[in-house]
Order: sequence, then C-alpha cells, then structure tokens
Amino acid sequence: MDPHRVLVTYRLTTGAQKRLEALGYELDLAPPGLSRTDLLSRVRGVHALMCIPADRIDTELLDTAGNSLRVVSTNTAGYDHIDLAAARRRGIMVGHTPDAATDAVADLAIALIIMVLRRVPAAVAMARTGEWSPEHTMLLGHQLRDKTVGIVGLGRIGTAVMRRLTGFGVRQPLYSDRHARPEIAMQVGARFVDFGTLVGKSDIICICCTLNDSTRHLFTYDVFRQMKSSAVVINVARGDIIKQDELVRALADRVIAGAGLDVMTPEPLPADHALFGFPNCVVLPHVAYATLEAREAMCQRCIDNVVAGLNDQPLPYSVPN
Ligand SMILES: O=CC(=O)O
Repeated sequence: MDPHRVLVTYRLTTGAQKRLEALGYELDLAPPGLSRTDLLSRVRGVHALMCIPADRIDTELLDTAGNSLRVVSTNTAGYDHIDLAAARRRGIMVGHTPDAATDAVADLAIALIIMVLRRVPAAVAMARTGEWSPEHTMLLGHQLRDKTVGIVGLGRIGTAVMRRLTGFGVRQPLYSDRHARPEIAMQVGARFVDFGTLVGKSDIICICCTLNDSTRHLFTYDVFRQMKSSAVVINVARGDIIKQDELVRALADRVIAGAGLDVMTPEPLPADHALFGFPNCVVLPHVAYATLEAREAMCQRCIDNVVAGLNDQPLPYSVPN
C-alpha cells in the first residue's frame, strides 16, 4: 500500500519533525506562509492535513482535498478556522492541541495586564531615549492588589489566569461563561456573574473564551461604555471577539483606560492601523503560545492526532462535538 500523504503547513519543532519523518508517511513540509492558491494545490489527495489558523479549512478546501482526506489536525487549541460541520459531513476527523499552551497563554495574559496597568511600553521607550528624571510622578500606573478581575470564559486558560492572579491580592475574581462552572470556580475562588455584571464591575477584563457564534463581536462600543472608565481589556483569545473598530473608538473617546491584545483582526495587523497609535494599547503579534515548551507539546499532539486518525483510531485530542 502507498504511504499516507501528510501535508504540514507550518514549521514543526526539530523533535516533532524527526518523529513525523520516522513514521513513514509521504510528507509535504510546506514553507510557512502558504498562499491560499498554494494550499489548495498542495492539499489535493492528502490523507492528513496539519494546519494553523491562517489556513481556512472550508468546503472549498475539503472538496479540493478530495475523498482521501481523513484527518485535519490543527496545531492550535482554537479551531474557529475549521468548518466543523463540513468536515463532519465528509467523515473527516478534526483534532486540535488543547492544554498544550495553557500555561504559556496564561503567563502572557498576566504580562499583558501588567504591561497595560504599568505602562511598560512607554517606560521602555522612555528608558531608551534617556529622557527621564528621577522625579516621583513619572509614568504612574496601577497595581493589581484589590482590583476586580473579570474573566470571560472559565476554560483551561481562564482558570490558569485566575490561579496566577491569586498571588497578586486581587479581589474575588468574577467570571462569565455560557453556564456556571462551580467545581473549577471553587478551586480558584471565582464568582459566576452574568456578562453585564462582569463588564460593569471589573477593573480588568480578560477575554479567554473560544470564538463562536455567541462570542463573535461580543465586545462592542456599547459594552465598552458599560465598563468603568478606568478599566482595561485584555484579549488572548481571538480578535473577532472584539468589534475592533469599536475598540478603536472607545480608546479614542477614552471610554476605557487601555487594552492589551495578543490577537486581532486581521493578523498581522497592518502597521498603520489605528490601534498602534494609542500609548495605552499594547499589541503583540499573537505570541501567547510561543514558548519552546508549549510549541513542542502542540506539535507532538498534532502528530498524535494524525497517527491515531490514519490508524482509524479515535483522535486523542479531538475537537469537542
Ligand atoms: O491561538 C492559539 C491557539 O489557539 O492555540
């Protein structure tokens, strides 16, 4: 029997690549940054596709891949770039890499909170120019103690963010979600509230939920207006959870005090985008998952899914039904 064909659209870690090469598949290790046209041409006839969010996995792609395709394995926890219903209709298994980057993302969420509250980018810029004096009113920010943090989405990442926050002396954290999660909430001492309450009461709102029809554009100008004017919003989930133009307006109108974004729309964000013009808005290039440890775990899980799927086994990290 011919070997299974596997297309990989991103750069694997050295360890993961060696493992994949040893599995005897016919590999197409595509150069990163594959155009849609190249993706469509390379996906034809493959049995497994290892992909990232830049690759839109829709009907067109699945049709182009054809009947051979058995597994789509995304190297991410999020899978909003995959048309799950279309994959299901074709009997294609879909896997992701949950929990591999939880610690990395939670660490970066804390970093973003502190960067915004303590005006770290402005401080770094000031140190570089040497234009600072030892007076005591320079770049005053806010500390975390006694602040109310609201987490939108108490999944793995939201919980990991809350665990980290307890050491900072924050007030009892709030969370909103599709439903209460009493067991997890008890572990981290969080209180379930409706979204409106969370928005109105929080000093720091950290978006950790998945992107789906109910969370797309959840944060509008109207929602920003319900926040305290001293509040900041952090997004380590997906850009489309915020109506980005309305965030720009809210920052311009000083409706909120700042934002820290690891995700945005589109990615990369054009260099002349308005969000880069606000000193109180920290924008990072979607690097929350970017630690060596997380990356290795993600690549290995992505391969685990392919190996299982091509052996007609259930995927160890299947997307939820
Ligand atoms: O964005 C990264 C992920 O979904 O893992």
